Amino acid sequence: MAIDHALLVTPSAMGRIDAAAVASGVDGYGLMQAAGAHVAACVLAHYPDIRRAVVLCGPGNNGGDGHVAARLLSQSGVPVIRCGVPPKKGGDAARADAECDLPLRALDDWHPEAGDVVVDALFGAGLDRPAGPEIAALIDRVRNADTPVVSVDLPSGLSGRTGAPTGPCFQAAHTVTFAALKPGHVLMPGRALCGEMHLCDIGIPARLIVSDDPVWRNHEELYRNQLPTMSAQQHKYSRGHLVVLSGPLISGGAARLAAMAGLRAGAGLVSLATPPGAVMAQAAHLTAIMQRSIGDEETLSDWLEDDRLSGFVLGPGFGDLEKARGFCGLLAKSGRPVVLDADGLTAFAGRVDDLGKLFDGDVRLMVTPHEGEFRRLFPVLAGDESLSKVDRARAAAQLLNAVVIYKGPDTVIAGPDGRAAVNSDAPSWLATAGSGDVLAGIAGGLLAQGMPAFEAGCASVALHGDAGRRAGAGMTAEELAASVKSLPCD
Ligand SMILES: NC(=O)C1=CN([C@@H]2O[C@H](COP(=O)(O)OP(=O)(O)OC[C@H]3O[C@@H](n4cnc5c(N)ncnc54)[C@H](O)[C@@H]3O)[C@@H](O)[C@H]2O)[C@@H](O)CC1
Ligand SMILES: Nc1ncnc2c1ncn2[C@@H]1O[C@H](COP(=O)(O)OP(=O)(O)O)[C@@H](O)[C@H]1O
Ligand SMILES: [K+]
Repeated sequence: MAIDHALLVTPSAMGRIDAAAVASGVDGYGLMQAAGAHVAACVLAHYPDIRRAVVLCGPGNNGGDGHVAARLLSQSGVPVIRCGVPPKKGGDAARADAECDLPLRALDDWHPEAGDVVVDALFGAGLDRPAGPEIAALIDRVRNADTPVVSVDLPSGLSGRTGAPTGPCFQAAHTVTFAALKPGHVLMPGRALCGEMHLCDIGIPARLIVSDDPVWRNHEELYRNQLPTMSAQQHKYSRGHLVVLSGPLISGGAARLAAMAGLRAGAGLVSLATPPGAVMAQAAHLTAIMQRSIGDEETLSDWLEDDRLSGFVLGPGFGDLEKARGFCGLLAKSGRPVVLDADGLTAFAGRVDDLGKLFDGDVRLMVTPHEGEFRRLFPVLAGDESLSKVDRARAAAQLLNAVVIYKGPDTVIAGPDGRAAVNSDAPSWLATAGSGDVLAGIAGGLLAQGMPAFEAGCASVALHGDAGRRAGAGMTAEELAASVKSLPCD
């Protein structure tokens, strides 16, 4: 796929890319020079009133970048204190250290002053254990003094693989990284610990930026070719008929939000399947969305004989968990795509094996858990701290033979074949009641139009974010649903 800029590269894959660059003739020391220069430029650009740079250098190549940045900042006229541990002999970091004529002081040999900026070049990709007490004390000192931190590659203490701190960790104002983002830059809390991200080219050829375990930033090129298209030959039935299974009288709004979003995502027709007691209440709210009274499995089975029904959303405001399981079984048997959300997911807490068995074969189940629902369904995965959110979503996708949209500020979309994407640019005001129902409806609308599940997952999350941006801060879920457009913003 020609979207290297959207590839997320784990620290170990980055190490291999680095080695491949050097093996192909790229000067490794030149890479370090370029990295250090970007860091110095970031400091100068963002802190024009800097009084002193405190450059903290670790023992590896991250520290090497720090030695280069210290030299360049000093040459630019900024007073610099260089602190750290001497680098291992013989490597690029040792050469960078030797070329910097500022004394290398002990890590604690300085006192914060107004106008300081800390350059954190202690550990990057090579962090392999929690930072010890000396680093913890340093991090505390910087935090207590409120000194801004510019981190090199990653805030020291943050895992670039998982996005979780391995122990004490800097809170950066800016993080300068090289060649490709790592998962830890976009997964929470890593994204927040990085502050503003700067992805810089240091001269590693693009053809070498590959991974045998690719994870992508959610990006239009992942799904654009599979988006439903419009043509003059189409009629409403050829654009798919989405059915949203509605709950009882008291909680019908959630299904309406999903239905409206599904219609706006391009499904030709959308119907609510409503329990008889709630039909009149729903009817009072519906215009373009149609309705069918469906009270039990028998009436649903009869309706499923209509093979124009092409996709289903089950869960928002549904209520009755036993009924949800029964309905889900029928929908699974019908062979058509299903989005399970909210109560549709909770219905299978402690029964994920049953759910996986219902949907074997082609991938046509999509589940959209938020953190709490994910924990309920997959307590073992959720409790395993060695796993990243991407690892968890992938494992869940395999267990269910489903596309998993694991929601949050760092929504992960994963398929059972291992494909995975992270969406980290959705506006935070999506965190409002009913917003997840809208997402489930968009996904249902795209699946009902025949879009393959992984691509539909990526597109749904992107369209949801676009709708949020269009609706603006302070929006309600009604406004979000009304802002969905079936093609992404330019
Ligand atoms: N990937 C690339 O293409 C480039 C990488 N560069 C830099 O190189 C860095 C990676 O360098 P390294 O692999 O040397 O790794 P690091 O410099 O991140 O750290 C490695 C050293 O730190 C020690 N260490 C790890 N965790 C520790 C802890 N908690 N407490 C104490 N010591 C600890 C290790 O034992 C090792 O000696 C990147 O983060 C980046 O800053 C740049 O020089 C430019 C090129
Ligand atoms: N801080 C945030 N930034 C961006 N998106 C968020 C944030 N918090 C939640 N979201 C998104 O908002 C939606 C909320 O869904 P959900 O938790 O199911 O809410 P509800 O059940 O009220 O509809 C999800 O798509 C989630 O990814
Ligand atoms: K660092």
